Amino acid sequence: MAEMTDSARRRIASIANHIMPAHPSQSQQGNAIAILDCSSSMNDSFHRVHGGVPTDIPVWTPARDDSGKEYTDIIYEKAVGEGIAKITINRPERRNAFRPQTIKELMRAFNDARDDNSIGVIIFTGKGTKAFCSGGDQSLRGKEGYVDYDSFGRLNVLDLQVQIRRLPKPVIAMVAGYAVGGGHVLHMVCDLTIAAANAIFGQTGPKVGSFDAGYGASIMCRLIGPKKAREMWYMTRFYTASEAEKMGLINTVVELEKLEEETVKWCREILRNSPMAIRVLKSAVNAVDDGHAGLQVPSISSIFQLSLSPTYNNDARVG
Ligand SMILES: CC(C)(COP(=O)(O)OP(=O)(O)OC[C@H]1O[C@@H](n2cnc3c(N)ncnc32)[C@H](O)[C@@H]1OP(=O)(O)O)[C@@H](O)C(=O)NCCC(=O)NCCSC(=O)CCC(=O)c1ccccc1C(=O)O
Repeated sequence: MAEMTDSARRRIASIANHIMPAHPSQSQQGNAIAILDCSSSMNDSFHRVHGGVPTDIPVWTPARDDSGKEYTDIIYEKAVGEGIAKITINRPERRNAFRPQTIKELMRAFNDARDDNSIGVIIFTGKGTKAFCSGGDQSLRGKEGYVDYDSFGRLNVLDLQVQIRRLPKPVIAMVAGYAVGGGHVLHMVCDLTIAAANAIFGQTGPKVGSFDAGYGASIMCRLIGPKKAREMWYMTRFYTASEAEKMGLINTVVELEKLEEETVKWCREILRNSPMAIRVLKSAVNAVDDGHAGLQVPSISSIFQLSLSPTYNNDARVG
C-alpha cells in the first residue's frame, strides 16, 4: 500500500472530523486519529468499529455532585473522555425498589449531569440483572402511603419524573429484569428504553392500592394507546421484552450480555448530533403531554434569548 502524504493525512482527518464531530470532551485530534485508524488497513480498531460507532464499553469513573454528600442508594458514574453519564439504582437486594432517600440521590445526580456541559446523554439503570426497578419500597409504605418524615421525608418520585422529562439531554433507560410499578413509570418517562431479553414490564400498583394518574397514565396512553394502557393498569399483567417492543413501549431488545454495549452505542450515535437540536426536539416531542409547563423548559426560552444574540451558535451547549 502506498505511503500516505502528510497533506493527504490532514485532509482525511478533516473529513473525518466533519463526518463525526468530536464531542466537547474529546480532543479534535483524538477523534481524527480514531477515524484514521479505521481508514487504514485491517487493524484492531477497525474490528471494534461498527457502522462508524465504536462498540467498546467505556471506562466508568465515579462521579459526585457538589453537595459533598456520599451516595448510599445509587451509583453515579461518568465515562472517561466521552459525554455519557450513568446513574444506577443500587438496591439489588430489594429489586432496586426506591425509597425517599433513593429519589433524593437520583435527583442530585440527574441535576449534576444536567449541569455538566461535558455530558450529552444519561443512562439510567438498576444494579444487577434481576431488576431495573420494582417501584416504591413497600416495606416503608404505611396506611398513609410512603411517608416517613423522621428519616426520609415524603416519597418524591413524581418530582424525579418531572426532572427527567424537563432535563434538556436524552435519558436512556437501560433495563434488565423487572421494570414494574413506579419503576415501570420511570422507564416510560425516559427518552428511550433499551431492554435485555430478560426484561419484564408491568404496573403492579392497583394490587397494593397504588396508582400513578399523572405521567404513569398519560405517557403510557401516548406510547401504547388507551386500550392497551387500560389493560396494563386494570389487569396488572406482566409483559415480556419482545411483547413490550411490539407494543411500542420500548425501543429495542438485545441479549442481556450485550445490553450495556448496545446502550452505549446508541449514546455515541446521539452524541454525534447537535445537542441543541436534540434538546429542542426533546421539548417538542414532550410538549403535547407537558402543555405550557413543558414549554417553560429552559431550552425554549434560551433559544429565544440566544437567537437575539449576535453570537448565537446553533450548537451551543447551554446548561
Ligand atoms: C419485582 C418482583 C416481581 C420480583 O419478583 P422476584 O424476582 O420473585 O423477587 P422477590 O423474591 O419477590 O423479591 C426479592 C426481594 O426484594 C424485595 N422486594 C421486591 N420488590 C420490592 C419492593 N417494591 N419494595 C420492597 N421490597 C421489595 C422482596 O421483598 C424480597 O425481599 P426478601 O427480603 O428477600 O424477602 C416482585 O418482587 C414484586 O412484585 N415486587 C413488588 C412490586 C410492587 O408492588 N411495587 C410497588 C408498586 S406501587 C409503586 O411503585 C407506586 C409508587 C409510586 O411510585 C407512586 C408513583 C406515583 C404516584 C403515586 C405513587 C404511590 O405513592 O403509590
